[in-house]
Amino acid sequence: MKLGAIEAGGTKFVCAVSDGDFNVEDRTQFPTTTPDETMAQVFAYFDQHPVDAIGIGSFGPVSLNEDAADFGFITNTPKLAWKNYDFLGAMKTHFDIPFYFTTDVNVAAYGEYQAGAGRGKKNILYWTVGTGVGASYIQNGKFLQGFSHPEMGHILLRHDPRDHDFEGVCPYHGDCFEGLAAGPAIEKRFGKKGFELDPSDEFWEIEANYIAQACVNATLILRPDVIIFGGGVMKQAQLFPQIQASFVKQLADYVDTPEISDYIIHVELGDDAGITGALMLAKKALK
Ligand SMILES: Nc1ncnc2c1ncn2[C@@H]1O[C@H](COP(=O)(O)OP(=O)(O)OP(=O)(O)O)[C@@H](O)[C@H]1O
Ligand SMILES: [Zn+2]
Repeated sequence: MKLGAIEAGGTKFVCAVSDGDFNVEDRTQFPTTTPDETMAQVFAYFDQHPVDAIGIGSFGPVSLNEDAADFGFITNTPKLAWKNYDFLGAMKTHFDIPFYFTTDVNVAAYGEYQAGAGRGKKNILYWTVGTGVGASYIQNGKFLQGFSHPEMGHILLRHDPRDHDFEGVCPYHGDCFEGLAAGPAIEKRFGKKGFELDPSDEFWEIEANYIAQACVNATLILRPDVIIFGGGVMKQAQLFPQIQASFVKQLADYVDTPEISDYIIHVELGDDAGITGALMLAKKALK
């Protein structure tokens, strides 16, 4: 059995092939340009490396409502060439095999759930804080989804008093979670990237406050077994104790959670999570 994976990001596509036990046998990546150009490379890759099923994690928003005419489309993306692009349809036209189609965040979360920091847990909340903020909730092996996938990266938070004047950078909401805390928001405040700030800078306390608020809200709504964070900004290891302390203070013992050091944690698979998860979902699509 051969399994295929596509991690379709806003800046690059990664394609990979594994055996039935998810041992990656080949992998390639190329920049995300126009749909025609990029998909031609995807088709060529899987023509050369035939597989029995493909798991796809796409940048979004994507339509995941199986009853809707636009199921499998990239919908309202700021990447205009991809707006309303029928990603799954294009794949189905070219390959007569089963597909599992979901968000890029969901495939990474699934990788962490099965083989990374969420191993052994039933219900995980996964956040990525990078260029944007993405989230995925997996409950008993299934992605939480209603009309479509959740967009918890855009929840509304209270301003930290020390950050009162910052209006945020989300093109839709200004000062939502992503607008306040993702990489570009840090860059807007300081005129330099997050990794150029000193780890002891007071700003990280502010960042931790926002991330902790998101964890409080999510804890109250979802009561996960664990909250897992990945993405470029979360490479700042000092954030974890700061988030944990802020979370404990803000939740104020209102509800029980697992031990805090086991509750708000860093990803384990990192950059491999997406491909791992997509391969596992490809196998699921075969059944
Ligand atoms: N060590 C670091 N500390 C702080 N910020 C960082 C660090 N490394 C990367 N970043 C910031 O994270 C962002 C990139 O995030 P990431 O590496 O997760 O890539 P991405 O795939 O573009 O993000 P997304 O998943 O949102 O599409 C940039 O804004 C960058 O400045
Ligand atoms: Zn927003």
